[in-house]
Amino acid sequence: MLMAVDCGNTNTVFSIWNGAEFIATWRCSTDHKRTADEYYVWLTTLMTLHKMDVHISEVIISSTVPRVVFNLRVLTDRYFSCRPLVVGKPDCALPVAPRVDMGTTVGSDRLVNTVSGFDRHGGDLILVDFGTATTFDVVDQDGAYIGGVIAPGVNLSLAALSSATAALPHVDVTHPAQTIGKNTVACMQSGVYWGYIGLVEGICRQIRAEHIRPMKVIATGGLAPLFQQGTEIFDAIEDDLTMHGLVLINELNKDRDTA
Ligand SMILES: Nc1ncnc2c1ncn2[C@@H]1O[C@H](COP(=O)(O)OP(=O)(O)O)[C@@H](O)[C@H]1O
Ligand SMILES: CC(C)(COP(=O)(O)O)[C@@H](O)C(=O)NCCC(=O)O
Ligand SMILES: [K+]
Repeated sequence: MLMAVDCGNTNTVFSIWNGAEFIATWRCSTDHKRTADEYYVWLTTLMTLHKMDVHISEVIISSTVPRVVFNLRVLTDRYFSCRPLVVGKPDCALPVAPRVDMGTTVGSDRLVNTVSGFDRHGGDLILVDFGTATTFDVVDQDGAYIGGVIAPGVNLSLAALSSATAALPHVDVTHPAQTIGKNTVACMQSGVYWGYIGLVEGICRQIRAEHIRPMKVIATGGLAPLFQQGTEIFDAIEDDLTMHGLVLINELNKDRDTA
């Protein structure tokens, strides 16, 4: 079975696959201090809890936090007796090379999303990922990542707003019924929600104006459904976009090894 690991700056998601069959997914907070033994105890506890007979023989990792990869490599080596495929490393092939400035390191989550989006929708895409950062990945006609946009994430913006001010509390993002807030919390929620709707619509409009062919917009990340309530810009919402890409990249590299 395959264990695909998507490590973002906030959360790390583990997902288990038997070929193309999805088995389970588990999430923990991202912490570079978490050891291989801690991961293993946590994973086996969940497997036992769900009465699962899981035998991991392959591991693929995408991480936006380089320091986390060390302990995930130890986990793979010590407990699953294999070598992980790490997206972004030279030995991990991608279907199409990114076309960006020389020397630029593209976030591995963005490379994985690109592979996944192209497989499902073909080329000319804007992939919006509501993670710690809100990223826009632009996919060309041939499936190449050709750049994009990085904006502060929704929760990061709310955290900055409360931490830099004396009178503003910590609030969660919601879809406010009205734009005009009648109290402090409602005013902040309106600013972030409608501010992000404007940001997403505006950036997609400008990307489309710079691209010669029409483009679809696909959204992913935990907050995507909330933002879909306020805009018509998304052609689809796919919460498994990154995981699907990891499975595809793993298959591609297996085929290469046996070729
Ligand atoms: N379903 C959800 N509802 C509300 N907030 C969410 C949801 N899913 C994720 N978040 C929040 O969105 C932010 C980004 O989360 P995540 O997509 O896991 O980021 P990353 O991939 O960068 O680790 C975090 O602050 C997280 O707590
Ligand atoms: C932009 C990101 C911080 C997004 O990370 P995330 O929100 O998924 O944790 C990550 O993709 C990254 O570190 N990228 C490197 C620079 C780039 O992609 O151009
Ligand atoms: K992400």
